[in-house]
Amino acid sequence: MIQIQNLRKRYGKMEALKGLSLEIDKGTVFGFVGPNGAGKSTTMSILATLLEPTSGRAYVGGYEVTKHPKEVRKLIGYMPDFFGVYDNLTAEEYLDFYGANYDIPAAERKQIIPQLLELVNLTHKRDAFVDSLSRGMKQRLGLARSLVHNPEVLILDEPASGLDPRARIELREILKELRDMGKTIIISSHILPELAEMCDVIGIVEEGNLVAFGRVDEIYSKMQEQRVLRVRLLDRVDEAMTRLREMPVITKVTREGNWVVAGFTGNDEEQVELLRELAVSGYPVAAFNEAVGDLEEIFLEITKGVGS
Ligand SMILES: Nc1ncnc2c1ncn2[C@@H]1O[C@H](COP(=O)(O)OP(=O)(O)OP(=O)(O)O)[C@@H](O)[C@H]1O
Repeated sequence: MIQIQNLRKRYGKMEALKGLSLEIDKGTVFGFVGPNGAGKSTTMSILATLLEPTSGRAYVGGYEVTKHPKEVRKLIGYMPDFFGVYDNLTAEEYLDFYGANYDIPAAERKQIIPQLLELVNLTHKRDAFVDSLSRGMKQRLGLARSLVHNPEVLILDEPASGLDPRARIELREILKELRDMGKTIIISSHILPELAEMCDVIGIVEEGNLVAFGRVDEIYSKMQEQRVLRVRLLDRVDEAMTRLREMPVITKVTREGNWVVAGFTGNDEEQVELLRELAVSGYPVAAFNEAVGDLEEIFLEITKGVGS
């Protein structure tokens, strides 16, 4: 549904995108994650036809964004990270205004708008002024706005930022419904766990480069690859370190007092085998445990030193 090929964007001397490439299949919820300034908004604005890339190409539904912006705009609904609201309008009038902007006939708008308000749980706020809505409600209204022309693709720039946990859960539920409707969704955040729970596929961007890409479960198994084992020995610590270094499932081995800390690439069975081996060889193992990094740690690990 979306192809990005070697996309570059310069702002003066500053290169915000340095040859970004990725593909997103139809019906996927894609999480675009990276620290502030990584280039997420720049990429999304290019996809939304609001910004021209310096070089490279981006396609939405087969249409190149700079050559066929009109077709692309029909296909996408875009919610920027900051969007102006028309405070003297009610929620219903606000959506009606945007519907009219898309040349949707009044009779059709009358039908669609209640459905959209229902979808984003704002039916009860239909006649409320936009400025009286909470941040989470405004965010949901913005989401409804991006849906007025029933686009196939949704591009949501940091939709969960500033939302409390309850509002985030509501947003997640709405995204699930949209996914069930077959929409392709791109959603950005600088908080990885927040995206992991909403997305099928994640791309991590850092300083204009894609540094990781894959299904959430693949990212989790990458996390498994980065297991760290900690073994406390009563003595023969150096010998045990030498023995561990010989094992193919062990990467780096370091010592912290009587603890040996070892990078481990094996699975659970291999971990059992490793412990058995140490015990059978007579090493006095007093404690054995595993430190598994959470997604946030992996994110920091993956993006560490990139671009520097
Ligand atoms: N209009 C602009 N003029 C100059 N530099 C810009 C402009 N827009 C963005 N940048 C710079 O480009 C880089 C990428 O910005 P971008 O907004 O795409 O990042 P982001 O990943 O979306 O970050 P954030 O989460 O803070 O929105 C940043 O260094 C930013 O300062």
